[in-house]
Amino acid sequence: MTNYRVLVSDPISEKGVEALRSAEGITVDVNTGLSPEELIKIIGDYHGLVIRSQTKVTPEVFAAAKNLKAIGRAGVGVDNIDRDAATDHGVVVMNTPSGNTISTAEHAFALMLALARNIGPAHTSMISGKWDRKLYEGVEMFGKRLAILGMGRIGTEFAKRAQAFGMHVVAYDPFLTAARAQSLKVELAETADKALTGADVVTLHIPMTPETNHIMNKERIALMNPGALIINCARGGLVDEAAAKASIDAGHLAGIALDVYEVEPPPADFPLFSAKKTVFTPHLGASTAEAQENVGIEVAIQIKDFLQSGEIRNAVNMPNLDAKTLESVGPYLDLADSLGKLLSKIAPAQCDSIRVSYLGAVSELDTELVTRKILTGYLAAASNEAQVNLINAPAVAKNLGISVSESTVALATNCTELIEVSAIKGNETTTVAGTFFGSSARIVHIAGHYVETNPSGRFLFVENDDRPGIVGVIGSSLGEAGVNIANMALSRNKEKKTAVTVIEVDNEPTPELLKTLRETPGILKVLSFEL
Ligand SMILES: NC(=O)c1ccc[n+]([C@@H]2O[C@H](COP(=O)([O-])OP(=O)(O)OC[C@H]3O[C@@H](n4cnc5c(N)ncnc54)[C@H](O)[C@@H]3O)[C@@H](O)[C@H]2O)c1
Ligand SMILES: O=C(O)[C@H](O)COP(=O)(O)O
Repeated sequence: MTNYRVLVSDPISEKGVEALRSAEGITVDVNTGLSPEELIKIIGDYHGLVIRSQTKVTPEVFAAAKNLKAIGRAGVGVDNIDRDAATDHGVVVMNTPSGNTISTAEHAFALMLALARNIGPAHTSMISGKWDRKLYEGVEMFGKRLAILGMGRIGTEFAKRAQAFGMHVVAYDPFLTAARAQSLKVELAETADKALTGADVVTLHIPMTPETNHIMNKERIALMNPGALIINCARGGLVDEAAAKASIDAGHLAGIALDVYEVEPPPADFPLFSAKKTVFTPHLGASTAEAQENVGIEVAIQIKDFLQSGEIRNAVNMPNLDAKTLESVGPYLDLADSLGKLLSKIAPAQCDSIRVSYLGAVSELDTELVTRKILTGYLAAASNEAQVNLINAPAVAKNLGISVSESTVALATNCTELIEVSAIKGNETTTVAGTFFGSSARIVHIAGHYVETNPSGRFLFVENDDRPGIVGVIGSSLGEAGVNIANMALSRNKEKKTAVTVIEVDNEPTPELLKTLRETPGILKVLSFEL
């Protein structure tokens, strides 16, 4: 069994590390607090990387990560990983989306209550010997209008808790349907602006993307009621910190509670440190024993399963390929790989586009995965990419200027299902197709000829004039060269007056044999390849 090396570069639970350590064929190094330079220096030795939010996986890290296959994020946010670079390098990125939901919702809720009731400053004041009841008068949350931006896992849990406190919840999320809002008993806002207008509190539960950067800007803060509170337990850049400080100073916003910051840790002179009403925690949303055990074990199992069996769960840069899907699509992936490779051998180089058609039963599968595998097979031979795989195949095709299209048809003629793949260059189209006879995968169509052959093995493909005697010459040439024929399929194209012979051979034809065949009168094309 291959020995895979996994680097754990941020602190995860001991149980998570143990789950990796006890996995067969996996060696684990825990090395936290590495500088970017130190990470770049050692990452080339590893096949797997397990991180939380501290490790930044930049394009420079990927460039040095020659053996890296998978990154596991023990947590939700993947904004510390350059996802495009991961995809280009064929590295799957998986997170553990639900293990820290409750802890983070509870932390955000704790921030809201602490801010509303001045828990932090009252505590500091008391332990300095004061008893100041007037200064720390707070506000009730009961009956207040709460805007939730982002009604995913954490936003939804926050909403349930807020409802228990008698708050009026208004939610904005581009994917929140009216039916779901109704079942959650929240008011659905059509835009973030509408959710914020007249809100007393806003809590943010959205990912950090170029679109959500500074979603809480000066204008949106101004839409909230005077005396409003902002809670951010999602990502730092979501709130324009300078605008929030200015609004507090101007007496519009009452206060802000933050667990996350545009720069982490924030500098000592962080402007909001001097604002009147604040609560700060150092990115503690997911820092509970329960959440860390959940995400630590989950990420370890995901990385182990991927390295050991190719299972992909919770991937953020490709479709999932869990054990059940793997079982159902596995045989199709093998056939797809062979079709892709075959096409690369017989089609002209540098095609403009690849067209894949799924007919019959196969059209009901997750065809995106099958198409990715066809591309993997095709590109591995047709491009100079060192490592084309399921993760980066569409990106490699795009970089090469190859457009890929996919179509599905519920019924196939003459068979129960068919995968047909064409490479198109200018006005020349080369097609191959495969199917299943029972559980046996077969290639049934090669470049205009019906043939029936195995999808894997070593092959000689011979195209010749359709006239008597040629097959005999081919057979005796192979015999004389000591090449044993395992299987042979013949097909003629009456229109073109040509025939093809696909011969599965036991051993590799020598260059001399190929030369003899190519020089045989009537033989038009000879290809030797392995699928
Ligand atoms: N502070 C912490 O320690 C901590 C812990 C866990 C998660 N988080 C962060 O919390 C955030 C939410 O996590 P989650 O598990 O709920 O994720 P999620 O994917 O379940 O939910 C995110 C929701 O945001 C919505 N969304 C995206 N763009 C939006 C926009 N412009 N406006 C409104 N909604 C938008 C999405 O549709 C989705 O429903 C993530 O950024 C995550 O990194 C922080
Ligand atoms: O996105 C997340 O899951 C949280 O921000 C948690 O980050 P952490 O793993 O660094 O605590």
